[in-house]
Amino acid sequence: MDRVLIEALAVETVIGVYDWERTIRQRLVIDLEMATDIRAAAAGDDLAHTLDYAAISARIQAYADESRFELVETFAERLAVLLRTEFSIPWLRMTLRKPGAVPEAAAVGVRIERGTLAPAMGQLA
Ligand SMILES: Nc1nc2c(c(=O)[nH]1)N=C([C@H](O)[C@@H](O)CO)CN2
Repeated sequence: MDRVLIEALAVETVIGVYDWERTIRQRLVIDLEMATDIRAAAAGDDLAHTLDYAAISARIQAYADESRFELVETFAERLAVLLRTEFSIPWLRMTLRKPGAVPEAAAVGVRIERGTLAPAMGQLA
């Protein structure tokens, strides 16, 4: 199955469990793989037939601007639901990193996969 990609999208949001984290904005870095069949878009050279990575990136930025979660898990889970609903994404894999949260690590975070490839595969028939 084809994938539309967004890699290393940096956003600023209120995120963290500690008191000091509730008063600042911190950077999260998001990688996103989204299943879709790109052949119709390619055949017609038409953005309307694929997942618009610019529109999706803008939606993620808006979501981060408004979010105030404690856990990266909550940020990721709710974002996955939102994106799948608003953009009709049958399957996605999201990696969300919080650089600097553990100084000894390059980054920490979560990776989730949601949905099924079956509906996207069905588009091939
Ligand atoms: N699995 C998680 N562990 C931790 C999280 C989290 O969101 N998920 N958050 C923190 C703190 O907010 C930390 O990032 C502050 O440096 C600790 N562990």
